[in-house]
Formats: sequence, structure tokens, C-alpha cells
Amino acid sequence: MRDVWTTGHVRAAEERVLARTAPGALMRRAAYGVAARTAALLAERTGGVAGRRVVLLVGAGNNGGDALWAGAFLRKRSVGVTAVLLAPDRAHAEGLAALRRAGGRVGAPEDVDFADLVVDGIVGLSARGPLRPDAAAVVARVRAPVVSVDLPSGVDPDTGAVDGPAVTADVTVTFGAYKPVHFLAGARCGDVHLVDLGLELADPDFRVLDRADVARVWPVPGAEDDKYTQGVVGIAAGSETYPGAAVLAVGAAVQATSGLTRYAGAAAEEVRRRWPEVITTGSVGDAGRVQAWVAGPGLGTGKASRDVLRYVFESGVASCVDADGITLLATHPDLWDARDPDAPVVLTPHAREFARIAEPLGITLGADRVAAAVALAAKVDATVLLKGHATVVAAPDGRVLVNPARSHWLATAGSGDVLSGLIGALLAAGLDPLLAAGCAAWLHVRAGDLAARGAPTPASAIVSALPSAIRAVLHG
Ligand SMILES: NC(=O)C1=CN([C@@H]2O[C@H](COP(=O)(O)OP(=O)(O)OC[C@H]3O[C@@H](n4cnc5c(N)ncnc54)[C@H](O)[C@@H]3O)[C@@H](O)[C@H]2O)[C@@H](O)CC1
Ligand SMILES: Nc1ncnc2c1ncn2[C@@H]1O[C@H](COP(=O)(O)OP(=O)(O)O)[C@@H](O)[C@H]1O
Ligand SMILES: [K+]
Repeated sequence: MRDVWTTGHVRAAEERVLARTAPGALMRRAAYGVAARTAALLAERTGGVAGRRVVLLVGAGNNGGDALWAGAFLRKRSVGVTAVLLAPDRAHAEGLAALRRAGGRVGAPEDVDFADLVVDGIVGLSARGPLRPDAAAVVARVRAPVVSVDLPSGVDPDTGAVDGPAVTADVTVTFGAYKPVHFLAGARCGDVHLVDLGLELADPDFRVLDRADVARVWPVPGAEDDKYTQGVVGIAAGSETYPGAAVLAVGAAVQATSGLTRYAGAAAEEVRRRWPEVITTGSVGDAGRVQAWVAGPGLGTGKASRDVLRYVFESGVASCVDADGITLLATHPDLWDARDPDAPVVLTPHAREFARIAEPLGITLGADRVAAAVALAAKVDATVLLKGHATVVAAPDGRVLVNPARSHWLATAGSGDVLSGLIGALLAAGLDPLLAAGCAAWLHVRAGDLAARGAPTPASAIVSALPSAIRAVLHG
């Protein structure tokens, strides 16, 4: 599990450490970490360190100070270091003096053309908006690998939003704590390394699950288990028009846990043909007992579908409401009245579905995706999984998980149906809804990776990859 704090919290903690450490000590520790990673990347990309050319892009604040000090440390390893000062009058004075003492020089934007590696110290925690034109012009020249100091400049530290020119780093070296940008805009950051500054921080703003966290809670049957004790999941999905959504959601549930899977709906024949182990019926009322429902993928939005969702809510068990289920809640908010308040609900909107359900409630999906998911979760008293390249899962009590993508091949038709089946299976197994959604998103990304291996993948191949992904989770 990695804990993540917004910049306000990190700054406050830094102030406390600054107050009890020697002036400049913290910055030199941070800069030493940058120099070490820069040397490692130089060695990896060019086969050596001494004699290589590094250009520092130096902004007006302490982020630039870190870069200048890192340059001074790199000089000790005989690296040629040139600083390009974007705000010469406001460059960090001690850092600049240290670089000069160490034999570094101040250069011009053209020096970037001859760099073996560029260190981005343009802006850090104080970043606001995209790169300003002068910084953007220098960054546009960069062809060499980039090490970003704290975060890639031009990307919003707290939301990961990019709305103009910004740096894309190969490596980011951050200090004290992970910030939201490192997971909400992971592709901009490259490999992220954390340098410890001994900060003391309270509860994180969000968390990121790792393999061990998922392994710890993934349902594994024990000696006393049978098909019922592991949780029965019911899938209310698919229609005559969209039988495929049912086949995918059911397939994910079947592959995710060894509990029983039931299916209720118009695609019973298609489901049975593909998944003979599933007990199928035509309607939710005839389905028999389940511990959790998945309602919505490919279901349609007519009167019959409304009745399905009402039945699911009235049944008093946990549910994952996806796709058409979300649209129904947006167009017929009175459906919420059927919900047993003790039964957890997980909503899994993509951006357009999010807008559909949240805007009438006064919540807009802006740059801050975490804040939007938290607001909707609190408003409707449900766990909200907001899909995208970084999936945000917010519980009604304010806890948040973020699950970054490893590639973008999951953005394919039917992939969301697979996710809903996974969530349903984990809810039926009794996982806390936040963890059910978070672990499902985590496994979905791994299965997507295994299925795609660098090429487009159909959603049905993601379903087929689930057992391998689970094996990798459970057995390392
Ligand atoms: N506070 C501390 O104890 C430590 C801070 N450290 C470094 O200090 C950084 C924060 O430094 P500062 O608060 O001085 O501020 P920054 O260095 O993040 O920003 C400096 C200035 O950049 C300009 N700027 C803002 N947005 C910009 C944009 N979009 N394009 C171009 N320029 C822009 C502004 O004039 C801003 O004041 C951290 O990110 C980290 O690198 C580290 O040295 C570790 C210790
Ligand atoms: N750019 C992206 N990079 C990585 N994953 C993505 C991206 N866009 C979407 N996804 C993921 O792909 C899945 C798509 O779900 P969804 O939009 O519901 O598809 P469908 O309705 O076709 O099943 C979600 O899990 C989402 O998080
Ligand atoms: K930076």
C-alpha cells in the first residue's frame, strides 16, 4: 500500500521538519537523491556517467534549487553540467553558488540540444497551470531523457491535470511523500522514486493498493467451504440487443472466485452456452438467493430494466450498478428510494455516465477527479468507482483508492462489463465495498496487461486472462 498526500499536507509537514534541521540540509538530501537517480539513468542510457552532459532547467523556486544542488553533486562524478536559468534574477542563490563552485556553468536554451540528459527543475509543489511560454519553448527542444525533480513541470501536483505544455519524464524523484500527480498522471512521471525526508504525516488523502494488498484479501476457499459459503453473485445484465455484456460480466464473476454465479436476464441462452457452470433464469425474481448483485451492463433503460434495478435494491444485498443501471438512476432518481440503506452500493461510471448522474446533483467532473468522486459518493451514500486511465474509488466515508493504468489497452468495448463482474464477485465474497472495487480495478489492469501484451485485446481475452492474473497475485 502506498500512501499519498496533497501538496498542502506535504508542505505543512515539511515546515515542521525544516524548523528542526540545519538550513539547506533538507534540500541537499533531496538533491542528492536526484543526482543519484540521474547518474543511474545516464549509465543505463549512455553506458557511463563521467564526461556525460547534463542540462538543468531551473525555475524560480526551490524546485530549481534542488536541480542546482543536484548539478553540484553530479560534478563530483565528473559530469559536465550546464544550468539554463528560466528566471535568472530569482534562481536559488545557494544552489547556483554551489554549482559554480563545483565547476558547473550557466548556459542558454540551445545547450539543451547537446544534452545526454535533462533535469527538470522548472516548478514543483508551487506549480499552477501549464508551463509558461518561455519554459514551454525550452522543453519543446528536449530530445534527451528527462529526470523530473519532485514532479513533471506543467502537470498539476494535486489533480494530475494537464491543460497545456508540460514535461513528460522518464524518471521522477520525489521527496518526503508521494503526491497525487504520481498516480493520477503516472504516464507523465515515468518511474517514480521517493527520497525519505522523515516527514510526519497524518491520514493520507488517498491510497494505492499493491500486489500484496490484493493478495491479502482475494477470496481463497478453505477446507470448510462449499460453493455457497464463498458468496453467490447474481448478474442482472444483457438484453436481446446486448447479450455480450452479460457473457462478459458473468465470465468475469465465474473466473474471479470459486463461489456460485447466477445469471438472470434475456441472455440466459448465450450465457449458458459460454459458461455452463452458471445457473441461469429469465428474471431476477426467479434467480434464487445471492449475496451480491451486478445490475446494468447491456441491460437497457426501459420499464423492465427499471423493475430489475428496483428488485435488486429491495433485495437488501450489496450491489454493483454499472452502465445502463447508472443511466436509470440518473433518469429515475426515485429508484434510490427502493434501496435498503444497509446494503452497500458500488457505482462504476465512466466520465459520461458520471456527468449524467452527478450533474443533476450539482457535482461536476472537473480537473479534480478525486474530489468529484468523493462528492458523489457522499451525496448518494455509495462507493463510486470513476473509470479512466487512473481509476478513482471513493467510499461514502471519504476513504479513497486510486488505481493507475499500466497501459491504455483496457480502453476497449466490453472491458467495463468485465470489471463489473469482478466487483460483484468480490462483494459477494464479503469484501468491504471500497476494497472490492479497488481490488477488482487492480486485477482488471493486470489481466488487461496479460491479455494485451502490447497489442489491442478484445474484452473476452481479458476474461480469459483472469486466472493467470489471479495466480500472479496470489503466488507472486
Ligand atoms: N519545502 C521544503 O522543505 C523542500 C522543498 N523542496 C523543493 O521545493 C519545491 C517547492 O518550491 P517552491 O515552493 O519554491 O516553488 P516551485 O519551485 O515549485 O515554484 C517556483 C515558481 O515557479 C513559478 N511557476 C509556477 N507555475 C509555473 C508554471 N506553470 N510554469 C512556469 N513557472 C511556474 C512560480 O513563479 C513559482 O513561484 C518542491 O517541489 C521541491 O522540489 C525540496 O528541496 C525538499 C525540501
Ligand atoms: N485511457 C485509458 N487507459 C487505461 N484504462 C482505461 C482508459 N480508458 C478507460 N479505461 C478503463 O477501461 C474500462 C472501460 O470501461 P467502460 O467505459 O465501462 O467500457 P464498456 O462500457 O465498453 O465496457 C474501465 O475499466 C476504464 O477504467
Ligand atoms: K519539476
